[in-house]
Amino acid sequence: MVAEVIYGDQLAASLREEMKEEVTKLKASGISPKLVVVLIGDDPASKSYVSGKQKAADFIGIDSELISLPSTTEEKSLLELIERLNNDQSVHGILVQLPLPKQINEQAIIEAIDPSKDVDGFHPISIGRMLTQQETFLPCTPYGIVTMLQSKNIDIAGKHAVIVGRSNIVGKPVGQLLLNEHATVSYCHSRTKDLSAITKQADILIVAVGREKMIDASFIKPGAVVIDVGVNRTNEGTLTGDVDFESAKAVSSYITPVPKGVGPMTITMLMKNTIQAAKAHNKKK
Ligand SMILES: NC(=O)C1=CN([C@@H]2O[C@H](COP(=O)(O)OP(=O)(O)OC[C@H]3O[C@@H](n4cnc5c(N)ncnc54)[C@H](OP(=O)(O)O)[C@@H]3O)[C@@H](O)[C@H]2O)C=CC1
Ligand SMILES: Nc1nc(=O)c2c([nH]1)NC[C@@H]1CN(c3ccc(C(=O)N[C@@H](CCC(=O)O)C(=O)O)cc3)C=[N+]21
Repeated sequence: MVAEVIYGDQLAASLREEMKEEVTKLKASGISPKLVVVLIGDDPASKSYVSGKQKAADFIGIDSELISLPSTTEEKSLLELIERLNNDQSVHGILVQLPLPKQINEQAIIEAIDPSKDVDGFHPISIGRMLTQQETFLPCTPYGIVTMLQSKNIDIAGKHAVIVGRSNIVGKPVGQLLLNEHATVSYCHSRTKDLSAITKQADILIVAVGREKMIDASFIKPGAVVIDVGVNRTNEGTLTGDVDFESAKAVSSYITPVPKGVGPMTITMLMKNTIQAAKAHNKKK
């Protein structure tokens, strides 16, 4: 079997067209969605994602403001900034780019963001609401992955989804979203014994580790759907996933590439959440 490639960039482009129309209408009715991105330090990878977010926002017509602060920023001044943004009625979404420098407690920052502006879906309230299937902001990468599966009419209910990686921003929440869609879910991580024995049981295999080409065909059940979340910069300066694409493509039924796979969908779902935040803000008034 040779897999069909799920191009996240193409799906992202069509969703962004729809959002552009929606934002045009919202603006005509007096609602102007606005996202503020806070970037601390000058990590090149973070800068590149942030510029991807700005580009998407510009295309859709979402106002986006980038606040860049030095890597020496203290936790207290970041908390003060968040407080100001929480109180600013013109701001609908707040995103603080992770990871943060060592002197700043990441969890304290995430919890300081008003849950009604938490377009990343990282606040414990957002996570709890997702777990209990209440309306909330879904974390962008998991939301993008489920949207990609649905775009190909891939059945999730009753399927065995195996997640490799258990981070708070990708692994854990993607498993919960798939559980909400009635998958049977297994999590693997660095302490998992005999990883390939478990990944070979997957109907849907999600890989979010951050290790170049760690998953090849020998980890994959023939016909499985393979979603590669990893973004690794090679020595040659190119991007590559956690999955050995050519090897995996030969045995799977669907596969996502890197680049042009999950990454563009993450950014797109961030835009969707920002529009949702702007609409909810206006209902409250
Ligand atoms: N495309 C996109 O939109 C996004 C891409 N990413 C990319 O996804 C990747 C993962 O990111 P993130 O979740 O933040 O990463 P983290 O580093 O936070 O988590 C990595 C996870 O992989 C597990 N792990 C590490 N080594 C192994 C191993 N040998 N076998 C099995 N599991 C292992 C870790 O286990 P343990 O918990 O035991 O330490 C951990 O749970 C990165 O490449 C990142 O750049 C991230 C966010 C969005
Ligand atoms: N608060 C916060 N929210 C995040 O959503 C968040 C974060 N912090 N920290 C880092 C991770 C990583 N992440 C990516 C987003 C887009 C691409 C993406 O668009 N990648 C392109 C390539 C981009 C390039 O060329 O550099 C692609 O895969 O095709 C990748 C990774 C969001 N993250």
